[in-house]
Amino acid sequence: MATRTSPAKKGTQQSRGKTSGSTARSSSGRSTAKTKAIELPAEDPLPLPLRMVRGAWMGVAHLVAAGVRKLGPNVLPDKELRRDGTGFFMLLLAVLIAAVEWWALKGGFADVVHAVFGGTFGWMALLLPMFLLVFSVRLMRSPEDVAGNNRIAIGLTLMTLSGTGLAHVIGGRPALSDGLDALWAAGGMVGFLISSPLATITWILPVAVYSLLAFVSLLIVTATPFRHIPARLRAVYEKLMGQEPADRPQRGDEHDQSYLYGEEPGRPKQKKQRKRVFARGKPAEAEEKGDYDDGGFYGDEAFETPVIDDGPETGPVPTVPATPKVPPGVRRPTQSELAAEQLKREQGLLPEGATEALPVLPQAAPAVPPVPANPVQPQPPTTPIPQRTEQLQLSGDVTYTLPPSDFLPPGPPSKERSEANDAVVNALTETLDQFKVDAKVTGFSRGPTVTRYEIELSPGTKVERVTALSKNISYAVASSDVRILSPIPGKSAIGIEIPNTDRETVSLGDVLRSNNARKTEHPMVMGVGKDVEGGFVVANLAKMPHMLVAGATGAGKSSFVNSMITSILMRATPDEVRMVMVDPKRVELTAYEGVPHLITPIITSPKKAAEALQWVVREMDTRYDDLANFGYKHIDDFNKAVRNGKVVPPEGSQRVIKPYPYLLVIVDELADLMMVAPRDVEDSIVRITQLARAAGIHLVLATQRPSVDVVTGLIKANVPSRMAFATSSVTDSRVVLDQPGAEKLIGQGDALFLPMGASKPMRVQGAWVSESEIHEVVEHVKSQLKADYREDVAVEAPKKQIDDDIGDDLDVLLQATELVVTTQFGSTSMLQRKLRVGFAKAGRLMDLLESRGVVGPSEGSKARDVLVQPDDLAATLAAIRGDGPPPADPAASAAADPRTAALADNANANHGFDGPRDLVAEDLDARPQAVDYYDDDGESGGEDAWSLTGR
Ligand SMILES: Nc1ncnc2c1ncn2[C@@H]1O[C@H](COP(=O)(O)OP(=O)(O)OP(=O)(O)O)[C@@H](O)[C@H]1O
Repeated sequence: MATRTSPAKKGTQQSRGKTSGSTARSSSGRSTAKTKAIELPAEDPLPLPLRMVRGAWMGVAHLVAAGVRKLGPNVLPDKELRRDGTGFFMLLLAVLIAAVEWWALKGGFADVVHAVFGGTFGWMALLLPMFLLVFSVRLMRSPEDVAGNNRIAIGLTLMTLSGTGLAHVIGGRPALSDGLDALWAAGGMVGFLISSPLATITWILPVAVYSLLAFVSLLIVTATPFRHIPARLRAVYEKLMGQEPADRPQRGDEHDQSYLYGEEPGRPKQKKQRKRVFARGKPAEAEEKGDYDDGGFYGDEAFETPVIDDGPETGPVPTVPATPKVPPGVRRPTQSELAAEQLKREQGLLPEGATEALPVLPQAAPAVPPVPANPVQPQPPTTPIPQRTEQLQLSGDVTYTLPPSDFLPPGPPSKERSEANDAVVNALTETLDQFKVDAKVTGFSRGPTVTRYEIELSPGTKVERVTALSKNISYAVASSDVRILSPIPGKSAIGIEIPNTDRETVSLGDVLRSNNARKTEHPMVMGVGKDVEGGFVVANLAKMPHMLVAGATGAGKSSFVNSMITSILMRATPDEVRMVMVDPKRVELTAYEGVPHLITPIITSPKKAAEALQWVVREMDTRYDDLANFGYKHIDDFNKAVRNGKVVPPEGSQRVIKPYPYLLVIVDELADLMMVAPRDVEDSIVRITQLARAAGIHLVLATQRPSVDVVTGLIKANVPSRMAFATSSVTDSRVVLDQPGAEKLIGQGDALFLPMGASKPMRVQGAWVSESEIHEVVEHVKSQLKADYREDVAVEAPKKQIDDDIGDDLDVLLQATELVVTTQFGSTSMLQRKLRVGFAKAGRLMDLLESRGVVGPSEGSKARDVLVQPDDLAATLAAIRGDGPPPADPAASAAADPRTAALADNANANHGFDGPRDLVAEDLDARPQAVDYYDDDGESGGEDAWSLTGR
């Protein structure tokens, strides 16, 4: 189930000159995705000298601001939103006032400064540098938080005014006749003006009014609503005393948790949202016990999909206001009108779903105002997620708090449009003109990695005229990674996906705080990323139910696996989800060592991993036994019954029945496992994937080598969900997705996501979580609970069994094997010479080698054939030592299982993707090819295709 909160829905269709026109024809829901009209940036009107001064000022400002941003947690606001110039100005002003008022600098200019600020604000001039400093740092570090900055500016201004009012009274209420010096020594001119009218009645009045105002201004600056004052004070007290915030409301206590959210006054929206998260159609009891209501969680559902999408809402979820399509003569509502409308809706003044009538413009006014250049999409909901506290059952009386959501900071706000988009629109329009194709670029929707440009054809123009231009389009936009979508699903338009030259990072925190992630408290929900329309994609791993993650090295698999594990750590307690991590590369998952969700230490040895998979099979069987004995079909039903006390052990049994946690098994490099024990690993995986869903066991298999010897037909058939990052060849893409496309991805988290049941992959930019964020989450989790490893997972290596006929000759036999295999020369006299043994012993060794399939039978005086290749030497030695299954007949086994040899070949040749690919075709299974492939000439293999330009 994946959530797509499409800010896309705020589609903005605009028209301008030749590119005007509307996508009115495209009427389906998805087709209303945001599309922007085209507006070229205006020329800078400033003369050159002024531009140079501005440039120099901004240069220094950026430098200083960059330093300020490095103080504390590193932040990187979007370039286009930065207010470094203003921030720097305020910083300089703060230093100047401080120099004069604090350090009593005297003389010419200093006197002027004192006259201006001391004269205006009196004593308050002493506090001004601090106010200015706070505000300038805020402008440099968080310029995108316009609302927050405005609030702080208002609060500080009010504080300054009330301060001068108070200072005027405390300073003896001087009159104008007392002279300017007397005013300066009190509240300055401002204090005199605002305080003296009240002070003429009684001094108490201004003191009361301005004290109250000062207090209110403090609340405004700190964003504290009145009713949260006690909680805030308590939190401050706890912090000062170094106490744990133990007496905070627990999960399920809905009465007042808003202090956790830094909620702003007059914003009921977030409260509504939280209520919904806590109490969405769910009895409090079920909530306490961890029964997750995600709309039919127990058992299977009709049309079930792992992707949590927008679907019908059952409660008010704060959404980015949708921009309705506007008829001619009616102007588009402004952002402030939309915000006001949203507020009214939240306050119940406007029914849910209704929109206010838009004001009609006088006829002379332009139909549609131009879109400002580079509008910035308001950041999607980033209100923190309520912190959940659990009483753990598996681990005794431990109270466990999930990591607070602010451990994962918000990413930069996403852009709806940038100069890069305008340039591409121009290039596309020119290309269409040059080739005399009667079609128009009507808009685009921008995602974090790629932008999809929409082209509408005039009646009578063939779709092929555009798709045939794929190479020319690539040339015009100077990008080899152009994909043509014809048509855009649900729209009569051709989509051209072109990578953004200014890509955006998708923060995992934003994905997990999106509305759709909040729709469910299911612990197996992970943040996947953002789609091409900028909608968040969230998926439920329990419904996948198993996933294959593949892509070339550096394409973003490990980052995806990190996002997945961090999502689980953020949302699930160790009672809810346990994990087995297999990391043959040894470096990818070490950050998670010791988290209490692990059932066994991170497994790095491929051989142990194969054993752990066998343990998973045993665990699955145990769970199935319980399901069968107690008469349940799914582990969720079983757990629910256990929690409700309906599962009673048979009489005489000492067993304490506890709910089973979900078990997530993550294998970070499947190829390494398949090299060691292809048949065992494949058998275990197939068995787990076929049956484990009902047992709450889910597999995620990642590999950078999606060739058929690793991702075998059997594995593929049983792992229905796929996440393909950039692959190095179309063949690999076919292995992962059963269709081309992944080879055209641009790497670094750009992926095609094909959840179970979907016919077409969804292009997403994977969520990103930094190492420091992971570290913080892991530390929080580990500080509460120690990992409690199960001892039966790491099975002891079976005792070595040295065959009787080898007896004491094991060492010399191993030497003989090595000699024969490395030289590929099966001669008894060579053994005699090299091993310094007699003829009889050399003959015996040769017989032993023959019996173990290392050499062929004797051929008289000729040397024997050597049947084992040097690549297989390690396995053969292990078999002789009794460490593994003996290769009874290597030739036969190689024939039976060509994967071993092919794997070794590939491994030796290259750990990347350039190895032989001829193994692939035969193994492509018969998944329906929903998406066709255009070849370079633009000829379609069928309708409805991604068209791919040559790389
Ligand atoms: N979702 C993402 N957002 C932004 N950058 C990303 C994302 N995913 C990956 N990257 C970038 O790509 C680099 C490589 O990613 P990653 O290590 O996940 O690749 P990989 O496929 O696991 O490679 P390997 O198989 O070699 O381990 C990262 O260091 C990061 O810079």
